[in-house]
Amino acid sequence: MEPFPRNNFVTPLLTDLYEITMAYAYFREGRHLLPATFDLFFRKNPFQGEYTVFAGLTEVLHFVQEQFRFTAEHCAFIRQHEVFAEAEQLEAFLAFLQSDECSGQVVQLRALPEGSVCFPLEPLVRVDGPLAVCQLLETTLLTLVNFPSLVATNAARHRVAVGDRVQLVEFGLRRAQGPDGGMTASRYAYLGGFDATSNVMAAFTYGIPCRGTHAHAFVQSFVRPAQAPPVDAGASTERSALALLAYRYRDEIVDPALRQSFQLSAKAANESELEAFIAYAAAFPRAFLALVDTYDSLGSGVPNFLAVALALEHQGYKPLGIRIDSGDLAYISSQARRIFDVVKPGNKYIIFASSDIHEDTLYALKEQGHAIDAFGVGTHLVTCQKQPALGCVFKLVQVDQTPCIKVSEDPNKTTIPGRKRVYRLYGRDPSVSMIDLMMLDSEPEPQPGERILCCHPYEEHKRCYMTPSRVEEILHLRLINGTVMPEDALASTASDRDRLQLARRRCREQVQALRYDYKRPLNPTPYKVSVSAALFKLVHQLWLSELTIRELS
Ligand SMILES: Nc1ncnc2c1ncn2[C@@H]1O[C@H](COP(=O)(O)OP(=O)(O)OP(=O)(O)O)[C@@H](O)[C@H]1O
Ligand SMILES: O=P(O)(O)OC[C@H]1O[C@H](OP(=O)(O)OP(=O)(O)O)[C@H](O)[C@@H]1O
Ligand SMILES: O=C(O)c1cccnc1
Ligand SMILES: [Mg+2]
Repeated sequence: MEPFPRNNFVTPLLTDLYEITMAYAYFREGRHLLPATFDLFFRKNPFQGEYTVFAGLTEVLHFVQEQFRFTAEHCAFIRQHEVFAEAEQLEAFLAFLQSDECSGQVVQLRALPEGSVCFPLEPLVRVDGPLAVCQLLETTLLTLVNFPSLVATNAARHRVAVGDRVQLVEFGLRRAQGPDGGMTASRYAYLGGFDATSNVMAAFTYGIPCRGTHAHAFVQSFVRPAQAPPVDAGASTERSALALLAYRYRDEIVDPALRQSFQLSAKAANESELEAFIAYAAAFPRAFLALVDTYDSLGSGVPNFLAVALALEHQGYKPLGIRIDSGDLAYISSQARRIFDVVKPGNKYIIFASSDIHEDTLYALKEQGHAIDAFGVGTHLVTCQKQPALGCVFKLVQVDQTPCIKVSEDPNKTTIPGRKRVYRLYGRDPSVSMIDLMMLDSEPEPQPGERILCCHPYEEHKRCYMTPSRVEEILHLRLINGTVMPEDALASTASDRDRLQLARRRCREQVQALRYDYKRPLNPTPYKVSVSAALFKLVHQLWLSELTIRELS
């Protein structure tokens, strides 16, 4: 299987200028090769939630291993920049940029498995390597993780809202932030729990199932209805037989009993819409799904659909169902289902709904009771309208063997220093995680059955003892000496598509296993992210030592 085609912009120049100027200044000071550690993490879960789905790792590993190579052309561009006009060591610096010393060969990368559920403050990726090289990775790694994780989280939240049985199809390409936003959104919406996409290029590229219905234009285009076929006309082709049957069924469906119970009127059923449905059914007799809201969903679209569906069934096909794209989706879907059940008991027609769907409407519809089997979700999913950015940052936590800290007025913005490992601790039920614990690299790892003190990173009074039934180290070594380490669960020959499938499965399993109170839409419980006693001591020691005491007079 071919690897995914990559976006050509993802090069070492896909960064902010300041990374390169800092790298030069490190170089000039002879500090560029100092051993350093950076953590990539976020401070607050998106969408007012209490969990996030980590995504983008496949692209991060690929970038660092394969694409992080400054070329002579890149360097010629850097050389021209006015900021370097008086840089006397520029040529030596550019030679460094193009050498093996500045490549994926010299960094180690640890990361959570892609598709994992993750929480604020804990490193999702930890990069160890020469100071200047790690620094140069900052912006690219952030752009490769932030949007994918945001979209995957958004998709997972939509999945939580509808449960497992309802189908979710991503419809967002036309509203996405450009072609790259559209492709990225389709890929990571699938990772986060969508079943399919309407984006054909994403389906082609990533192997995502591709689905679709039809648009209003198709119905509108039949504005001048063809003459209804004369009832006694011989059915010379399957197409005209279908039309004949559809007209006959249309007249039967709108019988007095049905008219009375659903207030259907033969006149309200738009004939050009019927023609459109016949045409679409003739083109796709095995995949007939009609958009019913062009004129009047219940008065026209549904009876016309049924007329064509019954005609198709008469010919031995199984029609799929309808799509509703406006109006009260709970009411219309429920009424449509009742009409289906009266007209064709035992039918398996599905009801698809779309139109500005988002997480909140999914909960509202669930509460009202609806009869929708599948949702098409576009704008809100792919643009993440509820929160358009995830705030992952990339912070220096250790340099030259010395842990370091960034202090902030806001304690939550103070970084957690040092080279760390991250453990997920499971409670009495070994499938339910209770707490994530960061510890210094040098500390012995927590053991199942042994009590360990878990401290809130900043607030001294918030601590607890935990005796885990199971301990899982969640930050795994994934890149060393330029070699990507395969995930335990995958063979080294696994393709990009296998990786996407595995991440999708992992996301589903982990989100499902998360306690519901962490996932509920309103005021969810915060998941505990803690530090060991030794790490707590280090945070506070550095915090105090780096802050000078103000003199007031
Ligand atoms: N029963 C419902 N409960 C809550 N929200 C609903 C319900 N039915 C539909 N919605 C949502 O209400 C909004 C209705 O949108 P709006 O009034 O703009 O137009 P519409 O019904 O789609 O019609 P049109 O697109 O023709 O203007 C959509 O976001 C839709 O998802
Ligand atoms: O509403 P979204 O979640 O973004 O889903 C995609 C929308 O795109 C299509 O509409 P179209 O582009 O024809 O525009 P419309 O909103 O006017 O129906 C489709 O019928 C959905 O309504
Ligand atoms: O297939 C559909 O119905 C579809 C695809 C994209 C956007 N809106 C609808
Ligand atoms: Mg719409």
